[in-house]
Amino acid sequence: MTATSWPESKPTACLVLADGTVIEGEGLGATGKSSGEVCFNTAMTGYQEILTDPSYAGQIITFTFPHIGNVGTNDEDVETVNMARNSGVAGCVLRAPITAPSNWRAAKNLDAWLKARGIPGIADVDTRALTNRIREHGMANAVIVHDPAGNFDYEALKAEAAAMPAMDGQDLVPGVTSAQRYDWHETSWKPSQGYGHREDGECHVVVVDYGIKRNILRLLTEEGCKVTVLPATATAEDILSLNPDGVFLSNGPGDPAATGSYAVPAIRSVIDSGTPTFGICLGHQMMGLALGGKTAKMHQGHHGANHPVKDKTTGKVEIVSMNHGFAIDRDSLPPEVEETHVSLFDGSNAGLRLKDKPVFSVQYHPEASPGPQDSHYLFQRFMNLIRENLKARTDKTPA
Ligand SMILES: NC(=O)CC[C@H](N)C(=O)O
Repeated sequence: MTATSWPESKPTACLVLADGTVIEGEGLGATGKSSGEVCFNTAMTGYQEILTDPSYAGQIITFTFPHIGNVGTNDEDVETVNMARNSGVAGCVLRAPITAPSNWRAAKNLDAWLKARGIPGIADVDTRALTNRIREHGMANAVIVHDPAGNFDYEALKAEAAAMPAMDGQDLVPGVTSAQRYDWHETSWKPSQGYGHREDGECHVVVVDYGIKRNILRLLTEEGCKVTVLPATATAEDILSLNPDGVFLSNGPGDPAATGSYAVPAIRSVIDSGTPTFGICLGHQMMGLALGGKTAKMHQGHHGANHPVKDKTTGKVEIVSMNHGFAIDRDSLPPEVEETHVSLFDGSNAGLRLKDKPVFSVQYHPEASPGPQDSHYLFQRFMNLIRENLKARTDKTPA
């Protein structure tokens, strides 16, 4: 796609915020209208993985990094399990128009890729000003329209944006979870080999899919787990009847408290069963709810690949990938829960564990994709819990 010389030309896209702010720019990706909560992501790499992360369902992503599209897209850096399915991302906002890709892995221009997945976008936006606005006033609901003819009814769009429901209270998991149970066999990507494959494992882990990313499944398999994935509506009985050695609770979109009506009772019973359990992001938040804690909407949220987090159990600082708009209120957690990780940006809770059970979770994304790999150790921590638990079970079995 060649860049048009906006602002001399007529705008072909607009972003209309709930407070009536109108931002005009150059349309890209799919044509048409979409709506969502506008957040900003500060990652400098990995836009394709971000745009395919189902945790972003119902959100319009503003990229603060200006060079989006420069390495094109490919068929490998997709995080949705169903590769062809849009993750639910409602749109994207870019500083600069998309230029021709320059990368040996590029298979398709980002503009064409967005079009094929039905995601509209807008470029030539002052993303720094928009980010400052979100930092001051919080994440706003907005309508995004891409119309090559540039016909926008701003009054109608303002009314539509103002009438949108808030992200609080929305259960968006049904739109992204898998419809049925499946097994997972893909392992991590290695240079000149691509993704690997594993048939069997040292232990069996049941994953509950609230909108899982492929790289979580790959890292579990890579560590030696045989992985079975269940839909989000799986009951504790569905999960425990598979006799898992470990249970994993995935990331996902929307408000954890709204999703909690069906997921939290299941998680509570899994915890009570004593099965080693690990949760990430939405899984972490719902783990907190199952343990009696509370979650709350954040002002601007955390979305990026450069967030410092401290592991309080080791004193080490890791640089992590983050993507959340809700957080656990640490003061609401009961005494049997220990806070294990904390965000060094704003001091919010970033991890927990149960003192008397093999159960832990983190608010961030240790699988990265995109982002630094500092936190991969958490997958080994999970494996160690599983191994210790299996050993304790064998030791107790009479000879
Ligand atoms: N990445 C996630 O799992 C996000 C969790 C939740 N939807 C939030 O925004 O806080």
